[in-house]
Amino acid sequence: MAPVFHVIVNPAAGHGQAADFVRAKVEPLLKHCQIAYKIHQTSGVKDAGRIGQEIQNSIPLEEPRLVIVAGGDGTAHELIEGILDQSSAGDDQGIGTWRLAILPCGTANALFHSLFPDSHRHDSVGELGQHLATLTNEDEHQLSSLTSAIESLKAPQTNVLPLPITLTTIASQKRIPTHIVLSTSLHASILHDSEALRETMPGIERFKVAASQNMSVAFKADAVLRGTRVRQYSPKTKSFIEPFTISDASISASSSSSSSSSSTKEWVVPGPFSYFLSTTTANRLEQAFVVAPTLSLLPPGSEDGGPSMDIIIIRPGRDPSVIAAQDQGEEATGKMRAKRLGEIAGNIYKNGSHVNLTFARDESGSLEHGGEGEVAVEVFRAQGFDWIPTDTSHQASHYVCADGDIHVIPSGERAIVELMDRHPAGHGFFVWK
Ligand SMILES: Nc1ncnc2c1ncn2[C@@H]1O[C@H](COP(=O)(O)OP(=O)(O)OP(=O)(O)O)[C@@H](O)[C@H]1O
Repeated sequence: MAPVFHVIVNPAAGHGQAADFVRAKVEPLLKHCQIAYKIHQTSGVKDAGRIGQEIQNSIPLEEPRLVIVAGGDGTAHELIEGILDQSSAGDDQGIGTWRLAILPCGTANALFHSLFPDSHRHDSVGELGQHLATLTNEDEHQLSSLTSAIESLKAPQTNVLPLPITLTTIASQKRIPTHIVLSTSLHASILHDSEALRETMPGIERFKVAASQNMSVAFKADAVLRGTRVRQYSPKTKSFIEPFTISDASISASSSSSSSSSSTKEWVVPGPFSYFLSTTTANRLEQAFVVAPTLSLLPPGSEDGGPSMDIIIIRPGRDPSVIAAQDQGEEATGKMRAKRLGEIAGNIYKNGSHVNLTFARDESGSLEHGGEGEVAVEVFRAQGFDWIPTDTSHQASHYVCADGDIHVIPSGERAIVELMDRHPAGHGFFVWK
């Protein structure tokens, strides 16, 4: 049977342009290439999940599900969540193979911009090539994932990348799936506080206000990284090597979490933290904010012992300038934490150069690129972690941001973060690149 593309359109994503884009750009392309499709329009929160379940039930498990997501990261998130919810509620035969073409019809479009950071003309031939030649560069760029999808119809295994799903468990509740970002500390607090500001500040300036409220905060928690081969990025070698900012004494061979096996090791990362963010696929959270450049520069491979996540950490207690400010009291220390984060964030916007920042060894304490001093930003590659708040009175240390949604860890509990198994083999989510 000829494949059918299911187009999920979120009319509320971004500036509300998804339906127009599909009508004007996607449908003509699919028609030109004589590809069958079905449009599904979302009607509100979590509706993409319901549509995913409907698609799931309409196709035999052994056939791939081909989906075009015309929305933002939230639409893809809800789709994935709906499919996994249904699968965990039923008899566990697996979820089948989901191949997603991503159209950047949302606001941040982190996944799309991570897959297609630059626009370039495709060298497609035939029907597809003829059609693309009539489009502007911008339209062609936005259709990049779909173009790959159409090309792969002739050679089904080409152009698809696995989309690893992170699963987070908080206090034995239902596991929360994410495909873009799982964070705590500054990133989670910005998302939390900006939501509270939405009514009074509908524009994106609320994110700036929320950031300035949280840049000086020290988030009180410990983290435990897990994996068969946890490694750390070194600006010196420009590669991942044995962790060097966490001491050997913190390695133990056992684990408290459900995903552990005898070969899984744990590495304790004592807090406090300014920044803590993990991601499996998105090297950037918006077009210019390249927070995890290692994902694209050093793509995870077989040496990582299976699927992995990159974890970006800033711990103010390691920063000589913050330590020096402690003599002047908490207010001065907070100001210095904020100043440093601002400097580091500026480098995130410079093509992700923050991962190469080091502390100068001299009195100045300034930040250098690839100097001899300690790294300012710690970047780990692991298979999971626990986030354990250590101060029950500090609410913000209990926030977890799961693809933009905020969850709060109850007092005395932790968040356990792991990667979903692709089981049975071949099942899972993939994106066309
Ligand atoms: N018909 C609808 N009316 C109102 N909201 C909707 C409708 N359909 C879906 N939604 C909601 O729209 C929200 C925003 O979608 P999405 O996250 O894809 O766009 P975005 O926030 O603009 O982009 P990004 O996540 O890339 O920044 C989703 O959380 C979803 O629950």
